[in-house]
Amino acid sequence: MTITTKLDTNPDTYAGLRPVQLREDGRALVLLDQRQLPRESVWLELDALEDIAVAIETLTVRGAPAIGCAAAIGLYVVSLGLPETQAEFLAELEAASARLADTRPTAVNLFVALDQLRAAVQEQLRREPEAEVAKLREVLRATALDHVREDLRACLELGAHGAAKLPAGGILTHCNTGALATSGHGTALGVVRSAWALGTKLHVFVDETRPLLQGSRLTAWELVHDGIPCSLICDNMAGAMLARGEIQAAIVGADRIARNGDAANKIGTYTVAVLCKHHGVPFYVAAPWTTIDLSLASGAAIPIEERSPDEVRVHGGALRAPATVPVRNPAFDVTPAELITGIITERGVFEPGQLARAGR
Ligand SMILES: CSC[C@H]1O[C@H](OP(=O)(O)O)[C@H](O)[C@@H]1O
Repeated sequence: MTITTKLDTNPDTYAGLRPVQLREDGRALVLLDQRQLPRESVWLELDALEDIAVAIETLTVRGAPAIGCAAAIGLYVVSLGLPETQAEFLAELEAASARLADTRPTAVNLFVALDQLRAAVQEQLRREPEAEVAKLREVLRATALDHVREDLRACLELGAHGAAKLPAGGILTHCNTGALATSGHGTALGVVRSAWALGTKLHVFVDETRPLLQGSRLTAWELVHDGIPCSLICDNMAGAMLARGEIQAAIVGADRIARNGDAANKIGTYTVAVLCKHHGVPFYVAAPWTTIDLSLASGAAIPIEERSPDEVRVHGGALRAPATVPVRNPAFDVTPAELITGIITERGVFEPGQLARAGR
């Protein structure tokens, strides 16, 4: 195994999986359909607004940064089919942006991406009020591709920062925070990848992550593909693994982090954090700065997506509960800052309470 002394953080030399792409002819959003993994790799090419919106809503593409990247490229692709007169183009562009914003409420990266595209068009119009629609489309394309490149750079950089923090031994993960959840490399799983590349002797304990199994379907798929040692566990086994002393740290992603360091992430993350606190094991959150929402004072203000009851009742296509049993299905929970050892970003590793100062 090659021992890497320095990690390559250049997004232009990244050779790993990129689940969200602009097709070579620039006219379609290309997505790896994550609903089909790990059974098969199916790539979709989408150019219609409703298809792109539904792909986000159905977790065909998922993961906070990946959702932002898909919305950015998707909005540019949709703009190609909008009217050629500036007023109509802008009106329909805003309507398309609103539709994408209405897909999933928790991952702030979605709104960061859409705001970046809107701001870029408005800046172009400020400089050139009569700008042709073709010019506005070019601004959208450049901004979308820059958003994707910047996300990949952030993941590679935070991977390097986090690798220095991750101990050898058992590392507990929850949900999927790998290349599939981002523009490549990953956030929490990107830290694992970077630490492994530096020679850290680690073994990942992969929470399967009910109800949609992003851990068993996606994280295990990524780790097996990369040859990184791992063991898949049911979510209800994490406590026992910690009690046995088999876990030396936990690392998770985030969908939105508030100014005080409270972090929203996949449902079950709060449980992992409480278990880590009880067992005196460090609990890290890894996320690009685009996931940090300094406009929110605390996690209490983070919108939590409630998803379909059948995601809980039905498993593997078969009903696993009475069809009429009432269900709660919040897709995320909030881990309070006091349970978080450090927040790993491309700007470095912060204590939760340091974010507000760092963000100025
Ligand atoms: C790298 S952030 C990934 C983040 O998104 C996941 O949610 P979902 O699969 O519903 O999009 C989960 O919260 C992960 O931590």
